[in-house]
Amino acid sequence: MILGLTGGIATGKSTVTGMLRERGIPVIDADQIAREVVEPGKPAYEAIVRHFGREILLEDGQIDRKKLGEVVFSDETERQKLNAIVHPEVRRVMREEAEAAEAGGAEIVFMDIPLLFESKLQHMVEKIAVVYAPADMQLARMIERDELEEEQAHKRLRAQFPIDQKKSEADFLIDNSASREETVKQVEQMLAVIRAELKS
Ligand SMILES: CC(C)(COP(=O)(O)OP(=O)(O)OC[C@H]1O[C@@H](n2cnc3c(N)ncnc32)[C@H](O)[C@@H]1O)[C@@H](O)C(=O)NCCC(=O)NCCS
Ligand SMILES: Nc1ncnc2c1ncn2[C@@H]1O[C@H](COP(=O)(O)OP(=O)(O)OP(=O)(O)O)[C@@H](O)[C@H]1O
Repeated sequence: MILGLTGGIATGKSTVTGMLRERGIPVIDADQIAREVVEPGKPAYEAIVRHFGREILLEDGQIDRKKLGEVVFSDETERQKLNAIVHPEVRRVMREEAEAAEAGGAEIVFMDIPLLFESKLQHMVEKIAVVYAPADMQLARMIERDELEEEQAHKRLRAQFPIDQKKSEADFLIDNSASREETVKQVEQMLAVIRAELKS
């Protein structure tokens, strides 16, 4: 079974995928793939430099993610442009990795896709788990983890669908607003339900 794991920015998707991996469940990470496909020399890298210019590069030629983030989270058109360059590559690699995991005998595979609903990728997965936390907690966690100003964090939050909309379309809900222990319990319950469904 291929499941999508999504949620809002900084709600705790990576925290949950860490728990899944600790339990032997393979997780395909769209954010990670999105980093790999824009490495220097890759087609998406060339397209980004052509569109955004060399001013979004670091001295060593890598993309300056902070700078590119500033541009795309302040301008919807530019963000759509970046998405149009990066997302097709990400989808291609995610499909390849899911096939490889299934060929390797995995019965449960998770795809961590932050923009699953925004990019209408529901068709890529059989069930969807949504990790959520209140918006003020998302902002606080983002500001702390990414050393952002409050306004920058708000912009990133506004670039995504509201969490309530995502929650309403979930097969599994994981509330990550309390301790990690509380979240682990919910992850284990979800896995028990999935395993029972696979047996039936
Ligand atoms: C804009 C970039 C350079 C900022 O890099 P940075 O290292 O600061 O952030 P990171 O990649 O770790 O993303 C953090 C989170 O931001 C959110 N986010 C990222 N890109 C987008 C986007 N285009 N639209 C809305 N939210 C986004 C996601 O929740 C993601 O988990 C980078 O996010 C990027 O290349 N985005 C385009 C690709 C993309 O959509 N990735 C996310 C899912 S595939
Ligand atoms: N239950 C929790 N209690 C306290 N802090 C937490 C909890 N879960 C996650 N965090 C912290 O909140 C931050 C965001 O969590 P995480 O990186 O897992 O979110 P994410 O949804 O993967 O983020 P992004 O959308 O940016 O990829 C991290 O710094 C993490 O350590």
